[in-house]
Amino acid sequence: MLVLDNLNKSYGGRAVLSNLSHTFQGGEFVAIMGESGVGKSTLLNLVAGLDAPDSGQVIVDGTPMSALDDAAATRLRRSRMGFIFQAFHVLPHLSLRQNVALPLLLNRQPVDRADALLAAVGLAGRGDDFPRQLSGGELQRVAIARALVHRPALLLADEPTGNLDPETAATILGLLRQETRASGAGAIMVTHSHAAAAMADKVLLLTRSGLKLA
Ligand SMILES: Nc1ncnc2c1ncn2[C@@H]1O[C@H](COP(=O)(O)OP(=O)(O)OP(=O)(O)O)[C@@H](O)[C@H]1O
Repeated sequence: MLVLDNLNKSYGGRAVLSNLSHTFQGGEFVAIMGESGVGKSTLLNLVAGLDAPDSGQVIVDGTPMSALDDAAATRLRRSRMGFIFQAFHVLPHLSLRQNVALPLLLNRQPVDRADALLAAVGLAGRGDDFPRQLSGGELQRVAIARALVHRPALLLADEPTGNLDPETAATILGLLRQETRASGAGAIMVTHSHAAAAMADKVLLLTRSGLKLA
């Protein structure tokens, strides 16, 4: 379970998120929509720990992230979360297989699931390729395979299908649903796509006054 408790975040004196509170149940696949600039990515960044709130708490399974030191927070994110963020590029000097296996290595798990995940995102047999040999949409699919490979309890996705054609997007969204259901994982997906949002258990709209059911 993930609790956002009275989060506030400003940039340069301009409030982006104000007194934002919400509880996400474990295993829930939630889409967050809202107009451009309203703070959807900011919200995801706070949950991911890429940015810190000015005040308020992000509480993961009862533990306030601010109560953890950097090493403990990193361990928790690494083991419990999967990330599909546009800014999270795959690492150029690692093969696709090594990129996808990274969360397994970091969590000291067997790396043999990496090839299965590459196959699941339509990149079977490409494990020895390097990121420079891939298109933007293929790179996005590597990022998706990497986000799912260690069966995270919570998947955080920022426009996960933004670079994909509608058919591939539908396949990838199906995979996200299937993987999260199979492992009982929750997901928070920021998207402008109504087709993507339609796959979610619940669609929330972020506005200046907070998160509410769409
Ligand atoms: N690191 C930052 N420094 C300064 N301003 C920022 C930073 N990150 C976000 N902002 C500002 O915060 C506001 C919210 O940005 P955010 O990216 O969260 O919006 P969004 O709802 O995800 O938008 P979009 O749908 O266009 O991606 C924007 O006005 C943006 O300029």
